[in-house]
Amino acid sequence: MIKAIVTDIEGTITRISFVKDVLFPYAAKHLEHFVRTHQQREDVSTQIHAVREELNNPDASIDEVIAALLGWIQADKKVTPLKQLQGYIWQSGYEEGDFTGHLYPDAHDFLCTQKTNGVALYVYSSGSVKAQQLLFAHSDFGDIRHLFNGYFDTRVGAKQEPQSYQTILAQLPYAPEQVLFLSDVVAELDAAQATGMKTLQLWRDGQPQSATHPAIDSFNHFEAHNL
Ligand SMILES: CSCCC(=O)C(=O)COP(=O)(O)O
Ligand SMILES: [Mg+2]
Repeated sequence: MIKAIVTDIEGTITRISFVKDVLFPYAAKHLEHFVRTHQQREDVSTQIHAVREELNNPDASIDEVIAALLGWIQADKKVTPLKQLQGYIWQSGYEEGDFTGHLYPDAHDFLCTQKTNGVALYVYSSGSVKAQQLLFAHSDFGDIRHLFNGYFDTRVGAKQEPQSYQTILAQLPYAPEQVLFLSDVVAELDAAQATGMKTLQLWRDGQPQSATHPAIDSFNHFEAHNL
């Protein structure tokens, strides 16, 4: 019996191209100005400090910090200070109406149905908790933050590490087998499965497929008894 669902965002409930072709380019375009303008802000300076730690260079100049961040966006590195800064930058894009948070309609229907059925909903994404909440506050379906019971990001660890899912489970009032993890990425599903969580892979938009986890191409085909 599934009592809680932990869902990935990109490639699972949100189209990959929204993240790669809208959010990442927006962050790349605005990052330098944002970091230079706000580098004294406490939350921003904390992340700049964390970038210097990642670089093993406490003396890295602000130019070097910006270059590293832009390189990480280009390479889609899930480095925590980059993901935190992206959340700050995307805020103005959402608030100024430059874009809304993409959600597949079947994902929206599914989340609403599960919520109505009493299943607790959580999010685990490489995007920061702030970025997750922005996407859901400004989604294609309006503000849907009320659907979710909690949010996790890379501060609990990388998504391909079983320990990250142990950390999440330790914060939930459910046994591992009562929790279903949703993702498009097999390595993430493997890590969740190693903790005893149930898994379901989403095959979206012709993404590469493998049959190592139960899989569906739309939540319209979700059947809990097949898990
Ligand atoms: C919160 S939307 C931005 C998603 C993001 O930044 C990202 O890197 C995608 O990660 P996910 O773990 O959702 O695949
Ligand atoms: Mg994903």
